[in-house]
Amino acid sequence: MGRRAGGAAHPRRGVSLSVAIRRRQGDFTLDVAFDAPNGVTVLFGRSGAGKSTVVSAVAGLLRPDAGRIAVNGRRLFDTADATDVPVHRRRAGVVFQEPRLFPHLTVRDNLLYGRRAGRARGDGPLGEVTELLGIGGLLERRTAGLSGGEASRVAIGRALLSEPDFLLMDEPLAALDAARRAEILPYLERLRDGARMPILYVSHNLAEVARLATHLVVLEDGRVARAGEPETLLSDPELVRLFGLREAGAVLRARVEAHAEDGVSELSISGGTLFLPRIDAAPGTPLRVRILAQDVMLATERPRGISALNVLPVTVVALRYGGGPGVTAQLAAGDDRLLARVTRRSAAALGLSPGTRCYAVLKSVAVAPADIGGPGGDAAG
Ligand SMILES: Nc1ncnc2c1ncn2[C@@H]1O[C@H](COP(=O)(O)OP(=O)(O)OP(=O)(O)O)[C@@H](O)[C@H]1O
Repeated sequence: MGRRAGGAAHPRRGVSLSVAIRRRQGDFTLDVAFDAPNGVTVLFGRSGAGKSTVVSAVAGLLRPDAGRIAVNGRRLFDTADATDVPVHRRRAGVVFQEPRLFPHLTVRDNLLYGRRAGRARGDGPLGEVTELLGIGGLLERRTAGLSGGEASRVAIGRALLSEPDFLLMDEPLAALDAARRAEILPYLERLRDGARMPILYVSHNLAEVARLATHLVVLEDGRVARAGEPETLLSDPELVRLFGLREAGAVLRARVEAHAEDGVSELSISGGTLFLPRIDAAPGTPLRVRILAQDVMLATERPRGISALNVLPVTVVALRYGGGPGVTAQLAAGDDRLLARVTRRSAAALGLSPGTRCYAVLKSVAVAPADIGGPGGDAAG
């Protein structure tokens, strides 16, 4: 495998999927350019923004009018010289919203089907993949009786066993309820942290973005509105209109410090300490924590006699006024950014403006367990 040997000489960071394509379909024009580095690049956008069109083009299922798609320098599509590698030679592992398993085959045979369709030899990868996804106990089961979460994990396993150069995941959790999604997210975090390949992951669920993304591309009307680090984009008040007022929230990097006997866990963040309901992770564990803008209150003086456990000194960085009664405040808490959603009336009463020093108040129980996950990126592992 000379191709692999050549690739191994490059640092892991150099691995990426690069997409620059244009396509018209009816009234809609897709015109996007972005890179998906090693890790999980979430393609986020409202319904109709063009997410599935991008994935289909990268998979080779539909043809752009113009542009270039390459993975690790290997061109899959290029109108400059009419390169158009057929679907089965693109070495893409594709996972759709519905698992699309063969109902008459066992889990093992479904997984091996992926392997036979790919290039892998030997049994090694099967053990690794079933271990990664926690499906070792399901191997002899027929797929018809699997739960939605189990079937999704088998579909991901099948894609991985084809030993792809990259993964395309088009809303793989969208058909699952919140409990099943919560069950599968830790496996996706393990996949993100263990897989040495670009993963392009379509989602319009911000909780998933906050948990999984190492890179974020926000699509709007067929164009890239913004691309960059999820922490930066999720805490950008200008993007709240695309994220939705109720869903908007920042992601903080935190570290578990201690667990108190009364069930409260103590986490350090760059701007102080967070107290959250007990988190099942040992002291020292790095985590990312999503804090919704609507759960953060602001006070110009340190409140006393208040039940909320979290009172963080912050500085207002920016205020974003929309057309309605609300304002989104971007706050600096140490090196981290927080968002707070308050009314115009409160912002005026408190005299908020960029540079105002104040206190962000957060109820401990406002942070849902699903909004706390592994760190991803350089802190992973
Ligand atoms: N074959 C087609 N002919 C004309 N228009 C199309 C065709 N396929 C898709 N479109 C349009 O292209 C746009 C982008 O569709 P796409 O499915 O990529 O969006 P999406 O972001 O994946 O949306 P969703 O989240 O709803 O799946 C939509 O306006 C859609 O109606």
